[in-house]
Amino acid sequence: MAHEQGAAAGGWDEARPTARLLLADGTVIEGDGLGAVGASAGELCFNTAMTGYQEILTDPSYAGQIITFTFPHVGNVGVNEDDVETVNTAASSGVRGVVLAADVTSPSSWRATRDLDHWLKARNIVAIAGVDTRALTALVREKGMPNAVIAHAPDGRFDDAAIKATLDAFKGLEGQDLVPLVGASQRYGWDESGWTWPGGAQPGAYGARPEGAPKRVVAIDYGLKRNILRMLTAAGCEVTVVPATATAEEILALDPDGVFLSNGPGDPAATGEYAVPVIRAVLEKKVPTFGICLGHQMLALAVGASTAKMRQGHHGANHPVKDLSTGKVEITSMNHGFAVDRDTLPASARETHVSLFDGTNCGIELTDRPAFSVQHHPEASPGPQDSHYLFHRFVELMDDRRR
Ligand SMILES: NC(=O)CC[C@H](N)C(=O)O
Repeated sequence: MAHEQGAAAGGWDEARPTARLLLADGTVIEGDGLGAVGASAGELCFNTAMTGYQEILTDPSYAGQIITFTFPHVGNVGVNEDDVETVNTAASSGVRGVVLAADVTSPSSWRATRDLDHWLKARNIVAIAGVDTRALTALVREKGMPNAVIAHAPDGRFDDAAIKATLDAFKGLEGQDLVPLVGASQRYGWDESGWTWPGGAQPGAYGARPEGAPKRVVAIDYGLKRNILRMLTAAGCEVTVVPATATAEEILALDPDGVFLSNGPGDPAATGEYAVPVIRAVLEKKVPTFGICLGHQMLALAVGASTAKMRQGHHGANHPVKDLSTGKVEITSMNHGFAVDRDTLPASARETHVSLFDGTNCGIELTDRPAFSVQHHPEASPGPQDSHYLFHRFVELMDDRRR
């Protein structure tokens, strides 16, 4: 923001700021543009993780959001082909913009295949650097996550009316079902090499499964992260991914040992309108069910609880969560802006995890069905691995049912 407005009336002016961040309350912050050129609107949140910017930027749950990184140096290790969480490559990453403190330097890592600036351009993500992200974060903490727009104009000339129109056209995340933007549209199988094939497991193809055979998991894709698939596979599951619009009949015809409800973007209540009946039908059949983040919110909605918008949300890789069954505290990775309202949980849902930052609900377990879910991201990508045990808990539930 150390820019002087350029005096020259025409042509390129080095002194002009090349990007602007406009908040809904009219605040304008100037900086250096990078990534895609143009204007892009979303809800502005902040993420406190010190590592894993590429996984964060490819997490489909960020659809409709602009991420402010509180860690000042982002981009130093460039980007690579591996640290990508998006599975559905046909869809965009979802993230609507990036706000950085320091300008991005040349990548310094043997793993880098590209620099962040060009990668953001290729993914059509607009970004602004040179911003006082501490002040911006303080503002979000105080006032909540505002709607915002980032405009990047390399010549420093901005169309104020167009920027304002972009901001006004963004209606905020409440009431928005963003799953269709990022979720799979076809059923597919996935294996640990990252290979996908259309269709996945075919109904009845395996017949009776012997003791010790991999658990057949059907994952409902609301905006699934790749590392969840890796973790499920590593825990001994064979995963078939189905679109969020798959019917309960389609899912149950695959004869799953377990159903997984994925993370995903947007307002859970909006997605719940079509997801809840499907989840209820799965629960009715007592199929072991595990949900993460949006999947957690979906499970809660399916048993009649409600979700509410949070003021600043939880986005980071150091969030302490208490497992109420064991008393243990796990440090977790988080990315959510809505939370399950514990006061609306029915008697058949027991609260299992709470956030030690603000006491919000972070997990439930049903007492009359083999189903549980957590608000945080046990796949830890990026983030600590304390919650990996939850994948084994899911496998144990499936083992119990087979017995
Ligand atoms: N990571 C997620 O699944 C996010 C869930 C939901 N979109 C929220 O913001 O609360």
